[in-house]
Amino acid sequence: MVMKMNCTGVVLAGGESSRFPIHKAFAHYDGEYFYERAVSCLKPAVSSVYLVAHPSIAHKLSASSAMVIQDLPYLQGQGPLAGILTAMNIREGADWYAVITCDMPLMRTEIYEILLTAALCTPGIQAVVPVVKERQQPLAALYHKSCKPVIYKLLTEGKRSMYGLLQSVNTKYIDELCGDWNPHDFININTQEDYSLYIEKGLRE
Ligand SMILES: Nc1nc2c(ncn2[C@@H]2O[C@H](COP(=O)(O)OP(=O)(O)OP(=O)(O)O)[C@@H](O)[C@H]2O)c(=O)[nH]1
Repeated sequence: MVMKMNCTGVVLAGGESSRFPIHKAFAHYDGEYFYERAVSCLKPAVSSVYLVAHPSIAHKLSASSAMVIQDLPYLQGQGPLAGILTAMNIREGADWYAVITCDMPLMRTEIYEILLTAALCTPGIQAVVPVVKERQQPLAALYHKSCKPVIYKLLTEGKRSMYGLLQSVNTKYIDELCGDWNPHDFININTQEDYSLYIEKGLRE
């Protein structure tokens, strides 16, 4: 286990889940809700965990080891960047924010420990992002507090893409040759079909 940095965990749990029959935060894996798994994944690697969601979802979330917060009113409905900016505003004292999407139920704490070590060893870096099969994973990544004004500017300009943020800050990418992970750690459940394939049938990529 790496030394704990001043890092706050951010579980993004407040999207629309329009491609899934129920809200994805409340899908199950191994007897737990997806959002509970996300909290458990981050908790050992960070100082505190915030569950961030639209108010319509936030009041249904409850976790003993995380604080539930609502997307700030002026950010509601603007996607993952809005959730991250909300956490950065409410928990201002952190140097780093470890972000996890609630729809990657196989994600592991060790991956965040690798990302935190990379952040510690790379002065001046603003984001640390894993790459899996040549695909960047901005929703399982670290963001430095200096990203806050950049996210604010992007959202003010109507730019909601996570990839836009990666291009706008000093981002370190880590691929599977350097990080100890497999594609199945990053399995992302968006549809009932994904859930049937990867969760019910237990298929690995
Ligand atoms: N707090 C917060 N989280 C969000 C918001 N939009 C998306 N998320 C979360 O960000 C992660 C990625 O979301 P997506 O899968 O791209 O979008 P989604 O709305 O959950 O699902 P779709 O409607 O099917 O695209 C998920 O964990 C969402 O819960 C938002 O506006 N606020």
